[in-house]
Amino acid sequence: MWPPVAVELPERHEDTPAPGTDLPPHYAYCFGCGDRQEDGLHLRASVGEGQRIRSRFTVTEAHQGAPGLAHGGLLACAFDEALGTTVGNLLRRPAVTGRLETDFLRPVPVGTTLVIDARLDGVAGRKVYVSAEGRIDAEDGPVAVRARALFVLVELKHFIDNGRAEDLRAVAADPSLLGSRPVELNP
Ligand SMILES: CCCCCCCC/C=C\CCCCCCCC(=O)SCCNC(=O)CCNC(=O)[C@H](O)C(C)(C)COP(=O)(O)OP(=O)(O)OC[C@H]1O[C@@H](n2cnc3c(N)ncnc32)[C@H](O)[C@@H]1OP(=O)(O)O
Repeated sequence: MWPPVAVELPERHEDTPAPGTDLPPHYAYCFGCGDRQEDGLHLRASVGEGQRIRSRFTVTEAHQGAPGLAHGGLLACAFDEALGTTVGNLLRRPAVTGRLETDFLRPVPVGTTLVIDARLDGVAGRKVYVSAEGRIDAEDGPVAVRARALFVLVELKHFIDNGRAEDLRAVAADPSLLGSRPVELNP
């Protein structure tokens, strides 16, 4: 059963941009979306209709597991990012991945662009349920990967208490590293 518990489906946050709007990377050094990670996934997300966020991820030579094929762990990473950005942008609250499950249905060759459609399935207290499917090269292409996840809402303190001090200092000195997120990080 999914979600596995009774949930509510909140309206998307009033600050969520209009459908079709491209979303900025949430952190410049994020392996999933950051511009400053040369071999990162460089996932790009945009707001969909209702409770949906669409992301795109192009598999490069740096992402291989077998010759010419994407590594499954990196595909899971792409879904972690796509699902996390769905939670973050629709609820506008910080959350971390508690559980992530993936079904790999087809191999994903280097050069493929995975079109990942993620949706918020519901919220139960601090638990947020999301799911996604990734299609090969087009929004109606064959499904290659399905994923679903539990994210847990946390306070900003989670990142301040657990993050490495030098990285937190870098963000405090240059808040633009955090995309458009208006946070005060001054431990
Ligand atoms: C101002 C904000 C504006 C926002 C703007 C938006 C912009 C875009 C935003 C953002 C994009 C972000 C994209 C990021 C994508 C990548 C995300 C990652 O990769 S995150 C890194 C990997 N994950 C971790 O490092 C977590 C490590 N784990 C923990 O820190 C803790 O275990 C934590 C916080 C998950 C839970 O710990 P506890 O002590 O706070 O809470 P407890 O009570 O244990 O759990 C709460 C509930 O969740 C369930 N739960 C927790 N883990 C579970 C699991 N694995 N399976 C099932 N249930 C689980 C528990 O059973 C509990 O449920 P019951 O409330 O009692 O019903």
